[in-house]
Amino acid sequence: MAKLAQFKDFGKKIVCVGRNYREHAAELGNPVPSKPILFLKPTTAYISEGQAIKIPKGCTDLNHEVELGVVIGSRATNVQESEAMKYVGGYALGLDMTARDWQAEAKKNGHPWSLAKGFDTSCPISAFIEKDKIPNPENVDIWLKVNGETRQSGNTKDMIFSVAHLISYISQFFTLEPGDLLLTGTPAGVSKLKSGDIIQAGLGDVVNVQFTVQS
Ligand SMILES: CC(=O)CC(=O)C(=O)O
Ligand SMILES: [Mg+2]
Repeated sequence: MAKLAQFKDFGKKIVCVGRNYREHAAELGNPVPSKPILFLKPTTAYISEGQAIKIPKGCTDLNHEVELGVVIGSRATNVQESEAMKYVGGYALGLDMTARDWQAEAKKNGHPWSLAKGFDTSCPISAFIEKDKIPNPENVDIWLKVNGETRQSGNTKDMIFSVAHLISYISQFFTLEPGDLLLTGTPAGVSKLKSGDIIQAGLGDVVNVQFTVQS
């Protein structure tokens, strides 16, 4: 296993999991999946603290989705679930910013979610979190506030598919590389944002971030 330090500059492909919490699937009227639902964001979606989340032109319903991010530590192809955690290099807090109006339109027409999920600034991310700071990724409080008001408050124990299962499943179809980010899905409480809103989000007391929304 390569040294963790090299992953402080993570920022490779972004693999996202949808509907990994029952209550979030329910709040959007979606069925609970029997296998992971996957989509990708381009690397141009990343922003870090100090950069603003931009409401994409024409979007009328920008939503926040706070998620546990897993940073891949070594190349993973077709790995067994029992071995999968060895491929974790560390963690990050990620926001899967979503143009919900565009996503609804895409869903209605059977189109992909790339625009709704992959626009510039759609992946605000914390600094890299060393792997040993999160000894059990299946039991981490995850929360998000907008202008000081709690909107999302969950725990990763409620994920339908575990981190190990996700890595194993994804790696059957495409290779995960060092520096890739896996966003593991959002708990319930997603809501609409407007220009000027201040988002604060965190993973337990391990990390917290703040981002401003701009039109
Ligand atoms: C309905 C969604 O946007 C799926 C998703 O991204 C999630 O985190 O769940
Ligand atoms: Mg999401």
